[in-house]
Order: sequence, then structure tokens, then C-alpha cells
Amino acid sequence: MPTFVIFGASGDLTSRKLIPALYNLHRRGRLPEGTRVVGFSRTPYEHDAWRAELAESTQKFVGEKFDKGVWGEFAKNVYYHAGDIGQGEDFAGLDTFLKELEGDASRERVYYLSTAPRFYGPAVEQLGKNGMADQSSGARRVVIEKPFGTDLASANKLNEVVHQSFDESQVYRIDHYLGKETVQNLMVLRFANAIFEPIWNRNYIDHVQITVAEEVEIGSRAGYYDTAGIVRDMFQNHILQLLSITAMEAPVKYAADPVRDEKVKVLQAVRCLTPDDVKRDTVRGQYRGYTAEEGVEARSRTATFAAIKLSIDNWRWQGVPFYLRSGKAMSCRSSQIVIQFRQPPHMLFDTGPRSVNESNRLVVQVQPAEGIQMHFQTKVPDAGMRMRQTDLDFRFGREFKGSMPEAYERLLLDALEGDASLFARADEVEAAWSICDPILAAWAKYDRPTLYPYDPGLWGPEESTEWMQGHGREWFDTCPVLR
Ligand SMILES: NC(=O)C1=CN([C@@H]2O[C@H](COP(=O)(O)OP(=O)(O)OC[C@H]3O[C@@H](n4cnc5c(N)ncnc54)[C@H](OP(=O)(O)O)[C@@H]3O)[C@@H](O)[C@H]2O)C=CC1
Ligand SMILES: O=C1O[C@H](COP(=O)(O)O)[C@@H](O)[C@H](O)[C@H]1O
Repeated sequence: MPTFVIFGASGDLTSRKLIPALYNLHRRGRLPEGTRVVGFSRTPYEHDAWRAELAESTQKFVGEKFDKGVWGEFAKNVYYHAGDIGQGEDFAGLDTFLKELEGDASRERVYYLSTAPRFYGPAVEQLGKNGMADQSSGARRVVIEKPFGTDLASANKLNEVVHQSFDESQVYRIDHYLGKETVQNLMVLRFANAIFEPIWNRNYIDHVQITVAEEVEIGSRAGYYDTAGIVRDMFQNHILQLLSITAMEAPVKYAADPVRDEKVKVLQAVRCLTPDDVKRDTVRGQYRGYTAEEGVEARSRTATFAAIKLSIDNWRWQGVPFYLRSGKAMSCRSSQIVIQFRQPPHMLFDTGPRSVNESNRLVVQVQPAEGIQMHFQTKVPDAGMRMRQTDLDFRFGREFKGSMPEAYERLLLDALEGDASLFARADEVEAAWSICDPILAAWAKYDRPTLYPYDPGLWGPEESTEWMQGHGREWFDTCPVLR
């Protein structure tokens, strides 16, 4: 019977993602029997008051999956303990409360840090000081939310603080993209099929595009976003995770360390950009209207869009550019990985103006139209040897309509079960910062390349399209059709 302790219990993430995920796991019979959930933050709730507030928010966020009876069963194991992370004695009080709850039963605990990042260090320190990381009476794991540091130096320092209280095997740095079914499926696609691996390299692939486009603007998160910007918010974590899974070698087995070893090797092989590379190989954008958002500096130079070309210096990927881009306020919500294959060495057929001559493309649709498409040439019937582009289209939604689990469901369950395969390791996070730091430093120091404005509802600034054309390539700008 594990206990799931949430620091930051009264916050947005808890009500919007964590509790709905735990409720859904319980509803689907996946939550370990008798799992207790304990909330910790300063707001002085009684247990029932917190349960009532969570019932309302969970109903809102899970919609028709909310069942009063099932909720009632789940809520019986939900508790609240008020306290302040800044007060050491509040941890001792929490520990006493947890021990009373646990009694003689198993004392496995997962501590989930869903607080502002400045509290990650103090919270792990206090857990250590109060003996709450000690595993003699059951496993102790700590899940740490993003952002993990704001640059390499701060991530390094935070890792040191964490390791003073917890062994690395107890630490789960969450990146919710790894909980997405399609991201995990990318590993299955690559390593459970024999047909892709032989062509997954520089001999057959021209380039790779990874796009994470969001239609939404920054909403109410200006305070955080204006200091973070797109590289810290999306590239350092989610996009580099997508890159490393796309580019990694096959791990010796599917287990936390072999998988993470291979991902780290890819990140370490990414060529660091010099200031000149940054000017040439990155595009920065800011959507029009950003500086008028409440809480944003009127003269803010924060990028809300970036396109970045990276190279991976290893045998598999030498000479294959990886074009990465992400932005707020773009045309549509679309996260996809495009593997663009080379042209056949010699074309036999009609390549005239009425014939479409595109090279093969494998598109992994991460969201929202989760699936995979293979684009290839076929003949236009009764038109000589004219060609057209067609596709094989696999959609998860056709078979699993409405039953695809939320990313947090998978990740919370893995943390409860002690499987860290889908969590970032210390060296992985640091390797990702080593890639981002030179870009951020060059942008800040030289204010180059230009921060281009773009209208909301486009694919970022038009300079991004021109930049890609300058590289002899085109972005695959397609909004997914949901069907
Ligand atoms: N919200 C989201 O969608 C996402 C959030 N994250 C990350 O998750 C974390 C939490 O985000 P979010 O829920 O949005 O943040 P909120 O600001 O909504 O919540 C912060 C929580 O921390 C508690 N808190 C603040 N100070 C203390 C203290 N001294 N002692 C104990 N508790 C304290 C607050 O409660 P009280 O005031 O009652 O103490 C509140 O419960 C952040 O690190 C964020 O980067 C990551 C991805 C997405
Ligand atoms: O971590 C974050 O991710 C979201 C995008 O997540 P998604 O699952 O909706 O694709 C992003 O909006 C947010 O800015 C960022 O902090």
C-alpha cells in the first residue's frame, strides 16, 4: 500500500493533472490497492474540504469519466496535511502523520514535488534531514517536476542537493512527453519492427523534422514564461527527449538504465553551437501581442517561437540535419516527427509539372491525431507514368477511441511501481542543458538572430520558412485531420 505525497497540493497541476490521473488509474483498476494520497501545502484545509474541492476539479477535468461512486471510493484514501516547505518542523509533523496513516502496513512512499522550482532544493533537503528518504521501512522515491534548473550550472547544483538526500535510483525527473503513448510507440516502431532499423540512418534519411506547435498563447503563465521562453520551456526537455528517442541506438534491454544510457549518448553527440552557428542555424520569433499580455515586460525579448538546426556527430547521423521547432500561437496544435527519406538515386518516371515527385516521408503524429503515416509515390491511374503522393495512415484513435490514457497516468503509475524508464536521469538533464546553454547565451549576448514578430495563427515567422528553404528543405506544415 504505497502513499503518494503531493507537495503543492492546493496548486494548479495537482487539480488539473495529478489527481485526475490518480482517479483515472483507480477507476481503471490500475492504482495499487489501497494507495493513499496525501496533500501538503500551506492552505489550511480539513481533509473533507480538500476532498470536496478535488471532487469538483476532477469532475471538470475528466468530464464524463467522472463517477460519483468511484470517486467516493478513491477519496476515502485522500488526506491533507497543512505545512510550509520552509519550516523544518512541518516535515517532522508530516512524517508523524504519514506513519500514523501507514501503521504497520507497507511504507512505500512517492513524494511528488509540484511546487515552484525554488522549493525543489529545500524540500529534498528537509526530506533528507527528517529521515524521510531512508528506505529501511519501504521504498522512498521523489518525483521532481520541470523545469529542472534554468541552465547547466543550476541543474548541476540541484542534482548535487538532491543527491545529498536521495540516491539517483530514487529520483524521478518527470517529462510528461515521455508519458505520451505515441512517444513510447516510437521506441516500439523502431525496435519491435525489422523493416525500419536498416534504413534509419544517414544512408537513407535526408533529414529529420521535429515540430511541437501550440495554438495557445501563454495564458496566465506570464510570470514564469517571460523569464523562461521557448527554449527552456519546450526544447530543453520535451523536444530533446523526442530527438533522443528518434536518434538513439537500440538499448540492450528495455529497462531504465539501458534506455537512458542510449538517450544520453545521443545528447552527448549533439554538436554544440558556436555563436556563429547560433546566428546561422537558429530562428527566433515572438508572436504579435505577446508584450501586451498581462505580466510580460513591455520590451520583452523573450522568444515564443524557435527553429533550431542540430547535428549529431556519430556514425548513424553524420550529415543528417535535425530541424527542431516549437512555438506558441501557431496555426494549430500539432506535435510530429517527420523522417524525410532521400530521393531514389535515379528517377525513371514522369517528373513533369503535373507529376508530384516527393521523397518518402514517415510522419509520427505525437498529438493530437496520434498515429503514423507513411507517404510514398504511386501511379496516377490511366495517366501514363505520372506519379502522386499517397499514404498509409495508422491512427490509434480508430481502435482506442476515448481510451488513450493521459501521459500523467502512465508516469504516476511507473513512479508508484518503481520503473524509472520514462523519467530523465541526472546526466540526461545536464546533457540537454549543455545543448541549450550556448544558444541562450548567444541570443542574450548578441541579440542575434533577429527576434522576428509573427502573427498568431501562422507557422511562426515567415523567416522560418525562408530559413528552411535556404537549407534546401521545406517544413511539413500540415495541421492534422482528426478523424
Ligand atoms: N501547471 C502546469 O500545467 C504545469 C506545472 N508544472 C510545474 O509544476 C509545478 C507546480 O506548478 P503549478 O501547480 O502550476 O503551481 P501553483 O502555483 O499553482 O501551485 C504551487 C503550489 O505550491 C504550494 N506552495 C507555495 N509555497 C509553499 C510553501 N512555502 N510550502 C508549501 N507549499 C507551498 C502552493 O500552495 P499554498 O499557497 O497553499 O502553500 C501551491 O499548492 C511547477 O514547478 C511547474 O513548473 C510543469 C508542467 C505543467
Ligand atoms: O511543459 C509544457 O508543456 C505544455 C505542452 O504540453 P502538451 O502536452 O499540451 O503538448 C506547454 O503548453 C507548456 O508551456 C510547457 O510548460
